[in-house]
Amino acid sequence: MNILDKIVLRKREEVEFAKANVSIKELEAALHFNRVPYSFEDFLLDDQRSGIIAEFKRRSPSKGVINDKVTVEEVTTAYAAAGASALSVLTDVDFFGGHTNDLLAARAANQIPILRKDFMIDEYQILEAKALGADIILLIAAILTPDEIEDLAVFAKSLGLNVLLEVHNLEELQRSVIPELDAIGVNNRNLADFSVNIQTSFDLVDEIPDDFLKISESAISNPLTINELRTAGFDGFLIGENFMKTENPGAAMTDFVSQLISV
Ligand SMILES: O=P(O)(O)OC[C@@H](O)[C@@H](O)c1c[nH]c2ccccc12
Repeated sequence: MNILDKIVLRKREEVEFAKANVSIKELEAALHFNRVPYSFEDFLLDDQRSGIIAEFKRRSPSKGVINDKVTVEEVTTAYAAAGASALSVLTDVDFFGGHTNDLLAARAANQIPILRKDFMIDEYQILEAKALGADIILLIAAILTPDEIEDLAVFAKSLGLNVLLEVHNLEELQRSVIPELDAIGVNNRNLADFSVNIQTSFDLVDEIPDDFLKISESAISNPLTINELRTAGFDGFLIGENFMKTENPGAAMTDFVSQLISV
C-alpha cells in the first residue's frame, strides 16, 4: 500500500467521523456558506499579481516537519501582500499537520481566493469547504474515478466553487478532463512515491485544452522556472515548501517575486 492509499483509507474514516459530528444542516448554516466565492480566473489572470498560489503547509509525508513555528494568519497575509493570486491551505490533519481551523483563520484574514488543499472523496467535504470559506476545491485524479470526478465537480460548481483538477500523467489527464473544471494542475510530485520532476509540467502543458487555466504544482524553487513555465503556457504556480521552509515565508515570497521577470 503506497502513501496515497493510506491517506485515502484514513480520509474515509475522517469523513465518516465528521458526518457523525456535524450535520449537513449545520454546514449550510455556517457563517461563510452563502458567500459567493472569488473567481479563481479573475485573480490568476490579473497581471498586477504574481500567478503564484502560495501554500501554508506545516509538514508533509515526504519532508516531515517543514515549519511549525509560524501562524496561518501571519503567513497568509504576508503571502497576499507579496502578490499571491490565491492561497492554498492544507486541512489534512494526520499527514500534513493542517486543520479546518487553518482555513477559517486564513479566510478571516484575507480577501483573495483560497484553495482547500485536501483529499476530496465525498460531497460532504465540498459542503465543508464552502462552510469554511474556501473558494477552490482540489480533485486529485490519482484517487478518483472519472465518474467520481464528474459528480464532485458538478456538485462543487452547483455551490459556486472553483474546481482544480490535479493530474500527474497523460493517462490521468485524458481520462479526467470534463467541461465542469476551471483549472488543471500538473503535479510535478508523484504522490505515490514522492519523486519530483518539473519536466512533467513541460511534457503535459500542450495536452491541456486551452479552455482551462493551467497550473504547475510542486517542487518550484527558482524564479527562472516560473518564467519558463509561463512561456510554456502555464497561468499559475503552486508553491509551498520553498517558502514554508524559511523562518519568514512571507518575506521569502516577497524576495522570490522580486526576481520574476514581468511579462
Ligand atoms: O511544497 P511544494 O513542493 O512547493 O508543493 C506545493 C503543492 O503543490 C503540494 O503541497 C501538493 C500538490 N498536490 C497536493 C495534494 C495534496 C497535498 C499536497 C499537494
